[in-house]
Amino acid sequence: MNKKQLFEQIKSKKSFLCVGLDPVLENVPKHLLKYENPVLEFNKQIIDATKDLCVAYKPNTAFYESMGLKGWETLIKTWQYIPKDIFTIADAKRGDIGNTSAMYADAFFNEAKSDMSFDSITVAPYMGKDSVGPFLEHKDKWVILLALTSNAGHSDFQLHETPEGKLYEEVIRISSQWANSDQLMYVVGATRGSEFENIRRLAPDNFLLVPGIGAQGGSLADVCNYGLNKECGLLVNSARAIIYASKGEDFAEKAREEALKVQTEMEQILLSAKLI
Ligand SMILES: O=c1ccn([C@@H]2O[C@H](COP(=O)(O)O)[C@@H](O)[C@H]2O)c(=O)[nH]1
Repeated sequence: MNKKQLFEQIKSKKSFLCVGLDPVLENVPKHLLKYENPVLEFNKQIIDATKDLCVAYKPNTAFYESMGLKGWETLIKTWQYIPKDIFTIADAKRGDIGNTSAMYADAFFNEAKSDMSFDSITVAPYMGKDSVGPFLEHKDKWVILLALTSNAGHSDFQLHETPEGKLYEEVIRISSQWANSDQLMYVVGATRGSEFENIRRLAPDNFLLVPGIGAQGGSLADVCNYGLNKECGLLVNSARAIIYASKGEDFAEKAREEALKVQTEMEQILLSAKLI
């Protein structure tokens, strides 16, 4: 999906919500345990309940890798179940020496080899251009580079002052020479609301993947204050606050209610910004 198509989806759904599909077997409602694959059934029901309210799904691969072979199969079947007009993000945070990155890229982009072809993957930037390049060689796919993350440890490295500015600023400045905003997004935590003005100065046209509203307490209003651009430019993720809104038989209904609350707030924001 290209940038224009993504913006069209945002306008038509009046939403820039990304639902995080981070399932944990222990949290799956008990009545689903009768299914051969309870986690897959959980994901399917969450997708059915939210697909008209969101423009993206982001399975974090850790939640699937932790289940071994079954988990990998669940990830593939979850990707296959997501409607094709919805943007997909493999939150895998990969990146290695070039020939290894090429294998990671195949794992998430090359359906003929791996049975999955996500629209995008999250990548750690710290091994540099030759580690990110193999992902960018897939011209119809997106790389989402970690810039300023939502966790407390973001300050350990990302805020370090370099002669050129903070380290995360350098990540954005240097990587924007590797690809343009048609192929490169950045991860910026919703908990970093005050930094969005600065980030938009460095990356005016790039989409930002913004985790951290909901369970982590980030503010959607703060993010949008400076984060919006002329094509919206934001995919705001929420996982636990939506998928675990209830752990009972009504989990899908409650997930929809939570997603609808976020979508309704997003619609108001898009209207105020005259983007819809
Ligand atoms: O800076 C980051 C980068 C990635 N994440 C991931 O996003 C989701 C957030 O889930 P919630 O349940 O809504 O907190 C999860 O997959 C994280 O690994 C992030 O939170 N912050």
